[in-house]
Amino acid sequence: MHAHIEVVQRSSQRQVDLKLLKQEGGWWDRLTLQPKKPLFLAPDFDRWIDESDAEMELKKKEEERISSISVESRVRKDPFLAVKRGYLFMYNLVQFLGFSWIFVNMSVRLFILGQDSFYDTFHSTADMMYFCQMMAVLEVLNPLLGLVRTGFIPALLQVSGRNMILFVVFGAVEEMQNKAVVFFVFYIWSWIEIFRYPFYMLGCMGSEWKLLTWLRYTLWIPLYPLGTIAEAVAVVQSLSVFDQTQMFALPLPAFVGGSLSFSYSLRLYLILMFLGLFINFRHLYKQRRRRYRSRKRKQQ
Ligand SMILES: CCCCCCCCCCCCC[C@@H](O)CC(=O)SCCNC(=O)CCNC(=O)[C@H](O)C(C)(C)COP(=O)(O)OP(=O)(O)OC[C@H]1O[C@@H](n2cnc3c(N)ncnc32)[C@H](O)[C@@H]1OP(=O)(O)O
Repeated sequence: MHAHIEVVQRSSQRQVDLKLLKQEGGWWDRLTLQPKKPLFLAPDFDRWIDESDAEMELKKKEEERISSISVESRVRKDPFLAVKRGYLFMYNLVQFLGFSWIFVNMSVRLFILGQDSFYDTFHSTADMMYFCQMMAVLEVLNPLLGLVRTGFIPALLQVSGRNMILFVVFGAVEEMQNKAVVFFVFYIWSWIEIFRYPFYMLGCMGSEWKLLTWLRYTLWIPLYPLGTIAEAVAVVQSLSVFDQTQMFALPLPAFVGGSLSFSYSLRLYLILMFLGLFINFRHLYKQRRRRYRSRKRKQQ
C-alpha cells in the first residue's frame, strides 16, 4: 500500500513529525516496505488505534448518532412536551408543598407536645391531607394519558388504598379521628412524599440529585410495610365502630332480614391490602433495580 507523506509543522530539533495519508483505506501490517522497522522511526502512540479501538469508536459514534436521532424525533414528534412537563412540574410542586406542610406541622407538634400530639393529628392536618389525596387521583390518570411511565395498576392500588383509609376509615368515623394511629399513618405517608415529589420535579427539569434518587428508591423499603401495618391497625380499630353504628351497612333482602355490617367489607379490604402491598412492593423493587441497572450501564 502507498501513502503520501506530509511533513507536519510541529517538528522540533529532536524529531520530525511525518503524517502519512493512505492512498487507499484499510489496515497496514507494517509501516515500511522492509519487514524490520528502522530504529529512527516511531509511531505517535498518543494517536495510536488498533482494529478493536477503531471498531469501538465506530460503534460509539453509531450509538451517539442513533440516540441523537431518537431524541430529535421525540422532540419533533411531541409539540406539547413543554406543556406536559410544565403541568407535571406544577403538580409535583403542589404535592411537595402540601406534604411538606403536613410533615413540618406534625414534627413541630411532636417536638413541642410529645406524645400528646398523636391524638390531635387529624384535626390539625386532615384538610391538607384531603387536598393532597384528592389531587393524587391525577396520579392514576397521568399514566393513562401517557404522561408518565408509571404502572397504572400500582398507581390505582396506591391511591385508592390511601383514599379508603383517609376518607372512609378516618374521615367518616369520628371515633377514629383522635386515635394515635392517625399520627403514624400520616407521618409515614409524608416521609416518602417529601422526597418522591422533589425527585419527580428534578426529573421534569431533566436533572437528578444522586442522594434524592437514592432516598426515593430506598426509603419505601422500610416505610411501605410500616405504612401498611399502620393502615391495617387503623382498619382493625374501626371494625367495632362500624359494627356498633351500622354505618354504611348493606341492607339484606327482606327474607333474610337485618343488614351486613361494613366491617365485613373492611375485613375483605384487609386481605386486599396485603395483596396490594405485595404487588406494589414488587413494582417498587423492579423500579429500583431498573433505575440502578441503567445507571450502572451508563457508567460503563
Ligand atoms: C375501594 C377499593 C380499594 C381497593 C384497594 C386495594 C388496596 C391496596 C392497598 C395497597 C397498600 C397501600 C399501602 C400504602 O398506602 C402505604 C404507604 O404508602 S406507606 C409510605 C411508603 N409508600 C411509598 O413509598 C409509595 C409511594 N408511591 C409510589 O411510589 C407510587 O405511587 C407508585 C405508583 C407505587 C410507584 O411509583 P412509579 O411507578 O411512578 O415509580 P417511579 O417513581 O419509578 O416512576 C416511574 C417513571 O415515571 C416518572 N413519573 C412518575 N410520576 C411522575 C410525576 N408525578 N412527575 C414526573 N414524572 C413522574 C418517573 O420519573 C419515572 O420516570 P423514568 O422511568 O424516566 O425514571
